[in-house]
Amino acid sequence: MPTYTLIAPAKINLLLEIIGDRPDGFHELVMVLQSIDLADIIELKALPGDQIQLNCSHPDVPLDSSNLAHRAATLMQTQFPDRGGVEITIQKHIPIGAGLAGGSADAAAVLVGLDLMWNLGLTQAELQTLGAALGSDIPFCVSGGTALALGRGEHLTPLPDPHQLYAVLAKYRSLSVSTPWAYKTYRQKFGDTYAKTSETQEQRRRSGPSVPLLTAINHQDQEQIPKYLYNDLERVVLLEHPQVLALREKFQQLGCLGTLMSGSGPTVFALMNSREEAQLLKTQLEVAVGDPDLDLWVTQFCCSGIQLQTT
Ligand SMILES: C[C@@](CO)(OP(=O)(O)O)[C@H](O)COP(=O)(O)OP(=O)(O)OC[C@H]1O[C@@H](n2ccc(N)nc2=O)[C@H](O)[C@@H]1O
Ligand SMILES: Nc1ncnc2c1ncn2[C@@H]1O[C@H](COP(=O)(O)OP(=O)(O)O)[C@@H](O)[C@H]1O
Repeated sequence: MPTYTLIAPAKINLLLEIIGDRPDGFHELVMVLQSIDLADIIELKALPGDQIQLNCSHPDVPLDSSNLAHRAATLMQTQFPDRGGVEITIQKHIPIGAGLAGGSADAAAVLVGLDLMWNLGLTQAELQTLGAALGSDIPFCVSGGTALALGRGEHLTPLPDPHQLYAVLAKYRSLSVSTPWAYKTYRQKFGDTYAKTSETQEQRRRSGPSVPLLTAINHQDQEQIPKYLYNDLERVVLLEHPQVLALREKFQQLGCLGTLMSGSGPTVFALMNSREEAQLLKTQLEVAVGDPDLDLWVTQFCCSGIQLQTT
């Protein structure tokens, strides 16, 4: 029986604007999502019966049915019965609860991998529809690259890839942020500012901070892109976690093209033009903060979602 090994890249949010409430209780969003080359590696092996067995290199990742990769396998078995079981092994490189969609990337890899293993011939759009039932970021993780994401994050339009940019990531190892908490707190604080009707929501989408960012991306203008980074969730997460705000300020002081918190945080990233500059910034931040709890990565923008690893 062959083993399928998949590369599951993390994402950063170049933009996250909260427009209003949705009838399903989620938030109506405008996001610009970008894949980066920090990735989990997912190995799939066929098992007899309908067993789903999960292994993970990181002790804090749940191995039961609360794991998104496990949930993706269950969903595939429900949709395509009698195809068999699967052993899923996750080599975790994406930090957990970091705003980098690690769990979503793992789930997307299981969807793509089981489609291959079971020879189902599903289209990317069909895999994304399955993924949307499990989590808002999963459809993007399937296709990756650079995309505009609307709705609760599942309506995707591919964008030109600003592939020359590098992102230095900074995250305190012991700090994670719960996505439901971030959205709930945002609603409590700013719910009265939400656009209420579909007309006002559309108006806000057309006049908000995504407009200059999308113009810069569509013109492949690498100088302008970092100037228009934007994330509404910073308004709650940076207030709750001043040490994350301090990281963002430090990046700014040291000099970068632009800096932002990704998703619901607490990872903060800074954009640079070359690997050498990014490496230097990483070293400077490490020295300036001097905290062994701080993890840092140099990553590059990448143009793909889930990929089969060829040996
Ligand atoms: C914030 C973002 C930005 O990319 O990513 P992360 O920081 O989690 O990586 C996403 O919006 C997170 O997407 P994802 O992590 O897939 O969230 P889901 O599992 O679908 O939802 C988790 C919870 O977040 C809230 N939620 C999520 C998406 C959305 N459009 N509105 C919401 O209100 C809901 O409370 C939901 O129960
Ligand atoms: N495959 C997985 N990898 C990591 N975390 C997972 C996974 N499946 C479920 N989780 C749970 O989801 C939570 C959020 O994880 P993650 O996807 O890494 O963060 P974020 O939503 O901030 O991008 C974690 O606290 C963890 O308990």
